Amino acid sequence: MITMKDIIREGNPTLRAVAKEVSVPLSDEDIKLGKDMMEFLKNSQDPVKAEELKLRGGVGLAAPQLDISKRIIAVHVPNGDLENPEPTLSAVMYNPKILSHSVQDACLGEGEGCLSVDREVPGYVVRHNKITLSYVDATGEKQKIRLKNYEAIVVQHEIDHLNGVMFYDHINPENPYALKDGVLVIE
Ligand SMILES: CC(C)(C)[C@H](NC(=O)Nc1cc(F)cc(F)c1)C(=O)N(CC(=O)NO)CC1CCCC1
Ligand SMILES: [Zn+2]
Repeated sequence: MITMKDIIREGNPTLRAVAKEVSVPLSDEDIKLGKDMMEFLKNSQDPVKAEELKLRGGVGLAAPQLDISKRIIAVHVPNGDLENPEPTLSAVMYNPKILSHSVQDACLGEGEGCLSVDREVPGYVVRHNKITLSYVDATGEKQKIRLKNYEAIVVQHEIDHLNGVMFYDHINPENPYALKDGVLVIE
């Protein structure tokens, strides 16, 4: 079972490497890894398990954060409405690829953090508001989906990890809260 000790932190060169595509059909090893990554996210969002295992509440995780330089991500985005247990997006994605994106950009009003970054880095992280994404799912099927707003941001954050990009690489060093006209701020 994955816990925080398995997550590498900034300074580990694997976070700056470009991860390798996984072969399809998926190996049992890659299928198990995807399951373990999803289990970590679910555990991290379970108040009892998160407390027991001392987990930071996570919405996404990329294999390089486990020191495994493979193009695998897991995302588990809870529904904003806590009454509704259905997550808005829950998937393990193999070889995810952004096929196209909106002209419209967006950022989280709160900025971003990272499970591999043990410090606050303030500032807007400007990303695409909408993306069209292809990936291979845990059953080996090719999927093509469209995402927008928070779900699109989470997936872009995770795909960045596959390319050795950290969220703060996108922050304007001169003015971390500078925004070009028309960027959607997502609260
Ligand atoms: C770094 C951390 C603050 C833990 C961040 N969580 C988060 O932003 N909020 C959150 C946590 C929950 F459990 C449930 C929920 F709906 C919201 C996160 O998981 N990530 C994932 C990560 O580090 N992946 O590598 C960072 C987010 C910043 C923007 C997108 C992902
Ligand atoms: Zn991260």
